[in-house]
Amino acid sequence: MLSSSPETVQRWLNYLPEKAILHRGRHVLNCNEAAQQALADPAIRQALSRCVGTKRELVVGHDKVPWCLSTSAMAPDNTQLTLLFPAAHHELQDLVGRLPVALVVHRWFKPLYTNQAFADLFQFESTDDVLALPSLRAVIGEEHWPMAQQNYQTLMDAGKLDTIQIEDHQSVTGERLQAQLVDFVLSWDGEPAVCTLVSNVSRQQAKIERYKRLALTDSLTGLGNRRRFFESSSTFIQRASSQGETLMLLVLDVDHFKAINDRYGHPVGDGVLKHLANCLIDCVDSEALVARIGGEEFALLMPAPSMSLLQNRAQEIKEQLCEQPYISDMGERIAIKVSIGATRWSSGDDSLEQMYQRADQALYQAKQSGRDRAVCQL
Ligand SMILES: Nc1nc2c(ncn2[C@@H]2O[C@H](COP(=O)(O)OP(=O)(O)OP(=O)(O)O)[C@@H](O)[C@H]2O)c(=O)[nH]1
Repeated sequence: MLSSSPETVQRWLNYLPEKAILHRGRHVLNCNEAAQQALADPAIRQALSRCVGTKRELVVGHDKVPWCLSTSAMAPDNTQLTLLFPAAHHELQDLVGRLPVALVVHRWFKPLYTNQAFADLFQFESTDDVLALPSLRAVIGEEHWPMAQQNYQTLMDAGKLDTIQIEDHQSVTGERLQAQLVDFVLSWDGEPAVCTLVSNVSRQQAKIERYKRLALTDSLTGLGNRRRFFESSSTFIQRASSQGETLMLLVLDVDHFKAINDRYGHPVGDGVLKHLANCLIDCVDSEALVARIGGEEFALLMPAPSMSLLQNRAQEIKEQLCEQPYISDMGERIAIKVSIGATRWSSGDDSLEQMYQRADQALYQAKQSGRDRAVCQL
């Protein structure tokens, strides 16, 4: 055949129904009309240089279409004939099986296909163990199961989910991981099925959580900061109102703190603030929300005693704090005096902002009337 004229070779190639290319490595000698467009794709051209001897090569073209390149050597001068077929199902599986992203194809949670990355992520011995599962329910976990069923229905109706989910999951060996899921519908053996891509985002999530914690924490005392106080207090208030409890808010400010800084130095002032934060935690129960909301200003939100006892409770906290002087590293004994403004959550339409305003006014009154006292404003 190779001794035939170029016209004969061309005609012969054009008889072939597949895309057919005669080449030596990257160097193309001839091709049929069907192959001309494929040859414009650099991925396929590059693959030709690997098509030596008799072999099959799977190539994903630049248009993302996978092709199977089947090459045979033509005696006597080792010219290669490569035929391009649309990649068959099992070849696609082979390609996908080697992808680093974990995926599982399932129909109503019965796994139909998965890859090694999925088996590895959830610590199955092999992909066969995943495929042997009657349902992915055990992998999904009971807490996500109702939402997973709902999402499946949405996927079947709409073809895609508009949300990307990040969920807490467990591997078969019990290891926890944060998984990001992307679902879409594909046709599998002629019937719709769902393909779920799973990425392990545990490390990224841990980082985000750490940054969030840092953004909401006062670095000096380790208490929540002002933002944390206002963010957490809304859930605190909702919980209290749904349980029929009532709440009290205390805003507390150290008296003449500037004088402490001026006399003992800023690091000792810092020590006083840390000491005060610890004392505050000790004198309220674990349910209370305690935060440093400004330089030497703290806020406490907690279940309230009856109206008549509010003043007593605020006074009691003030006295407990003042009973515990701060001893500096140099052994200096520093007495701490504080002023407190207190208020109570009055009714369903009261808000944290209004409460804060009342407590702040009460604190102002405490400062104005001589400091070292607790004033309540209802
Ligand atoms: N050591 C230390 N000092 C701080 C910190 N944040 C704010 N301060 C100081 O706290 C002091 C607050 O001073 P003022 O607002 O005059 O209040 P005060 O001296 O406590 O007076 P009254 O509140 O009126 O009793 C200032 O000197 C600030 O520099 C901090 O993180 N560490």
